[in-house]
Amino acid sequence: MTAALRLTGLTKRFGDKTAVDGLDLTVPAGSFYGLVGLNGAGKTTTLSMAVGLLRPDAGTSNVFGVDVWSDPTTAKALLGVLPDSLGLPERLTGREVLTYLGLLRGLDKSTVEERAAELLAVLELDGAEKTLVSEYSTGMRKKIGLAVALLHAPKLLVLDEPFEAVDPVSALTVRRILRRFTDGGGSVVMSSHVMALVEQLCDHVAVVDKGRVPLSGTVAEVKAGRGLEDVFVDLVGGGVDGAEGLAWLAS
Ligand SMILES: Nc1ncnc2c1ncn2[C@@H]1O[C@H](COP(=O)(O)OP(=O)(O)OP(=O)(O)O)[C@@H](O)[C@H]1O
Repeated sequence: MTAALRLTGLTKRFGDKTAVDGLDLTVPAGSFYGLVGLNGAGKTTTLSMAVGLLRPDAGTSNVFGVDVWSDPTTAKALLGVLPDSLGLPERLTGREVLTYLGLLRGLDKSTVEERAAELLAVLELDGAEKTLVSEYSTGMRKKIGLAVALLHAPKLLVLDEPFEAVDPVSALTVRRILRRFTDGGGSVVMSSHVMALVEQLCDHVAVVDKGRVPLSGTVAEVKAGRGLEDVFVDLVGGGVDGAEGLAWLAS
């Protein structure tokens, strides 16, 4: 079966630092895949290379069998991306952003208008109809970013920390949207630091550590009867005692 996303030998160096180190990952079509890892583990760098935003030093990224770096136009039509730091046209309102990007992606005007109105309503951004994106809160930016990613009805969503800074009510809405997307046959890859969320939402999970994937599989396989957080901390936590030092704090 064709994978929704197949990363092979992905490598990225920044000077002396190897951020991603020959990383392999296969995301089955129709799966909801979680990427977890410590700060600096290489998740954002991996996802950026996977979707064509950052050129790898080595390795390949295939979306439904299409090479992202040799055929970016075909690959990007299949992809919806919520990057880590989203550059948006700041002097436009949310609706204008969706209209602008929808037309750029080749959707016809009435489809863009219809989808934009629906996305803004579902994500509760329609109240901010006249608000410029430059005035959006961090959570609102995440939501408009998600709307941008969904607009052209992609087959694979790649989301970098989609729930970061999103309020609990909006988070529930986003979860419902993502579930509906996978129920309809879509595939999702998302990075997250929230283990409970990954356990609830995802059917597959990969642990990223020092630019590699030491453990991956279905959530049940990776957990092996334990909590995901325990498995994760045992694998990459290194037994750090956060209470050491800082004696001056109690004085
Ligand atoms: N543009 C860059 N220049 C230099 N180093 C970078 C750059 N981008 C990332 N790095 C380094 O690469 C490593 C991986 O970073 P990355 O952002 O991919 O990690 P992450 O797993 O997404 O972390 P977090 O969970 O904190 O978002 C880190 O050591 C980071 O400092």
